[in-house]
Order: sequence, then C-alpha cells, then structure tokens
Amino acid sequence: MTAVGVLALQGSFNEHMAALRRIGVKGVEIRKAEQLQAVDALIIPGGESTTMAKLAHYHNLFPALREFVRTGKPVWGTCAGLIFLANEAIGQKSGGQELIGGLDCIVNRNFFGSQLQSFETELSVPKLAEEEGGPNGFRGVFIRAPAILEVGHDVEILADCPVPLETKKSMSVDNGQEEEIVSRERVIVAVRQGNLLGTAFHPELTSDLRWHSLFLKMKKDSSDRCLQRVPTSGTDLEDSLGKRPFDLPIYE
Ligand SMILES: NC(=O)CC[C@H](N)C(=O)O
Repeated sequence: MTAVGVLALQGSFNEHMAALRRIGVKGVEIRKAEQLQAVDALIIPGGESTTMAKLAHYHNLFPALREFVRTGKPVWGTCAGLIFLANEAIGQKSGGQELIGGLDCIVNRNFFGSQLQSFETELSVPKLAEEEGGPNGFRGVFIRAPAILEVGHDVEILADCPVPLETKKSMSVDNGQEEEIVSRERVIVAVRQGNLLGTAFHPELTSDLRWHSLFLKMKKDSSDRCLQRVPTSGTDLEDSLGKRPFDLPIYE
C-alpha cells in the first residue's frame, strides 16, 4: 500500500490532495496521530505556521510527527510546512511556536513581508529539471513566504532567488532586522536533506507537478523502497505534462 499523508489541520491541504490526485497517488488527510501509521510519506502544507502549531499541539500531534521524521519517511514542508520542519525559525510571534524540526536550517518566518507583498517569480531549478525533466525554470508562488537563511552541511540547495526590491525597501535595521539579513541579495527557497524536502513557495498552486514527482521518488531510509504511483486513468504525470500548459497557476 502506498499512500501519502497531507497534514490537514489548516492551509492548502486541499490543493496538495488535488496535485496528488493529478499525479495518480492516493492522498490521505491527516488530522490525528494514529492516521500517520497508514501513510508512507507526509506533506505539510502552507498556511499559517503559528495557527498550525497551535492546532497540532491541541491534537497532540507533535510526538507522532517528530517520530515520523525520525524514522526516515519522506516529509515535504511547503511554506508554513517548511517553517514547521526547520530546526530553527526566527521572526516568530511573541511566545514563539513549536516546531517539528529535523531539517537542518534556519528560516525567517515572514522574510518576504506581509500578505500584500506576496509575489510570483520564475525560479531557476536545474536540479529539478535534471531529475524530473522539463524546463530549467519553475513558477514560484510566494505567499507571505519564509526564506531559508542558513543550512547545515547535509542540506542540498535546490533553488534560491533574488530578494525583490519591494522586500528590500520594507526591510530595515530600524524594523528590527539584523544588518546581515537586510544586506542579502539572494536567499534560499528550496532544499533537500535526506528524506526531507522544503520549499518556501507553493508548487501545489501550479500545474507543474515536478516537485510532487520528485518528492514521491524520495526513498524511505530504512527499506530503500521507492514510493510507487498508483496508476489512475488519464492522470499520469506524463499525461499531465503533455496536455496541460506547463506552468500556469491552478486555483481549483
Ligand atoms: N503561505 C504560507 O504558508 C505562509 C507562512 C507564514 N509566513 C507563516 O508564518 O506561517
């Protein structure tokens, strides 16, 4: 049995479920710790990480989520999910927030500014193109997005992007940002470390399924077993890539 869990407490879990359907993989919405036992991989969607953390705490999910990461099963965090997976987050609301951890990086929670400063940009993704085919570019949808400021030795950088002028203008030492952060020209926005994947943007909001496909190929450490796609008629990745405009956003 192969199934991919999508943490469904809050945020863009429906969009990830839809992307999994399009790729022909069974998605399971996860709201309780015991449901994690039935899945081989987990996606933690974007949303609002403080709220998500409160809900995860309320439902006593943290121990099971940490155990899931610890056992080496593939876990992918997008946006708020990336923050959740990081070992350290800065720019948290007062009182802080609980993280799952495991991904050896420091994220800045709202690096690119407020909701109004959300943006789309063409990212250069040579590694993704090498492994999944398709163009070297990927439409990055950044919604009140975090950025990765530092990574550990075992972390592979899959994409970075220039800091938009808008972000630069609104960032200042006066606003409490450190000088080193304010002066950055580029920041990291996609990483991989063993079976953990993190993206600061939202691939589930585009019709380009390559990040989902890449994630599905990540092996479980202990069994070296690849997740296999369950074929469903007309939804295979190759079909999707062949028939659909490659990078148009989907808002379904
Ligand atoms: N689109 C998103 O997931 C935004 C995440 C947001 N910056 C947070 O703190 O949770």
